[in-house]
Amino acid sequence: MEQGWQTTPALDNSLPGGWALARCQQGFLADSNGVLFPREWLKRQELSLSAEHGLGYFNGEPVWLLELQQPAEVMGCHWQGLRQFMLQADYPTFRMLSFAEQIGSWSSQHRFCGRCGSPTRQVPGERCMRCPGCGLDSYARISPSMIVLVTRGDEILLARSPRFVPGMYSTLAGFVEPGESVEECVAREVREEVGLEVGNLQYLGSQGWPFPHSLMLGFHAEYAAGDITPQADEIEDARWFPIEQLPPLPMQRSIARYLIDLYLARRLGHPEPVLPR
Ligand SMILES: NC(=O)c1ccc[n+]([C@@H]2O[C@H](COP(=O)([O-])OP(=O)(O)OC[C@H]3O[C@@H](n4cnc5c(N)ncnc54)[C@H](O)[C@@H]3O)[C@@H](O)[C@H]2O)c1
Ligand SMILES: [Mg+2]
Ligand SMILES: [Zn+2]
Repeated sequence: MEQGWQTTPALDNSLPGGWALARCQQGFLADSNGVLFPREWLKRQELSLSAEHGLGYFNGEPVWLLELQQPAEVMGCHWQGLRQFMLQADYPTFRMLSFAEQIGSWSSQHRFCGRCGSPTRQVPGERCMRCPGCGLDSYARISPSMIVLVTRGDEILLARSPRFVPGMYSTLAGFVEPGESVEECVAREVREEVGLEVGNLQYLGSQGWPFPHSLMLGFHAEYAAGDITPQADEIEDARWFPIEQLPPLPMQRSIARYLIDLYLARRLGHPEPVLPR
């Protein structure tokens, strides 16, 4: 039996049994045992069910998502947002909830066709919302984004967005524009956000990130030219930090942190970290 989380093709909604998550805009239903409830039991509660999606397997057991229009009152349970689970849950649970969040929000945001406005229908056996009026198919949205650690010998470039928790600095990130390669995106975002030129890009790995639906493509780049000029409104502060004097960093399971820890390990001859999965 495979441990942890495994995403599969859409499970058949007519199959009985299994486990279920309940989600609405307020987050996921949870009790002291966690977020998975016996599916048949959960469906007997008074829920404003708007869609059901078969997601995959957790510790070998099938899991469905019940997407609700409103947060239901279920005895002994509370609603909790994904950011809280990111901080508190084990990594397989966070991955399962990340996937469920993106499938749930996509299906609740595609109840009507974006082209002709007709109500859409879920295609059985697929994760697809189809318009019976004009035939438009809508799939879950994924937004490719680059994330890059820029270095200059024993110094690394870290920056702060005004949205960050106080004191924390991170690597630069940004969304890929249509028609652009990820490598072009790295160069453009670094130029826009801090006014520097970079070279010697190395791709280091990826991470699906559910805030809101990014696929993070992680790079290392070396400083090539320019002086730091932070972009107004987006970047509150950006600096070269000596590797032995780093500020508070992003959380351990983020690819931002992995890029930093990997560089430190290589520079200092320590064992290399692994990207969590
Ligand atoms: N996992 C990690 O370690 C990690 C670390 C940093 C950032 N991220 C993620 O990287 C992504 C991009 O980072 P950013 O916020 O600096 O992006 P960014 O530098 O491109 O700037 C954000 C701005 O881009 C625009 N935007 C929003 N959604 C967009 C989309 N889908 N496509 C194009 N433009 C869009 C908005 O104007 C927004 O204010 C975010 O999803 C963020 O959560 C992940
Ligand atoms: Mg950015
Ligand atoms: Zn349509």
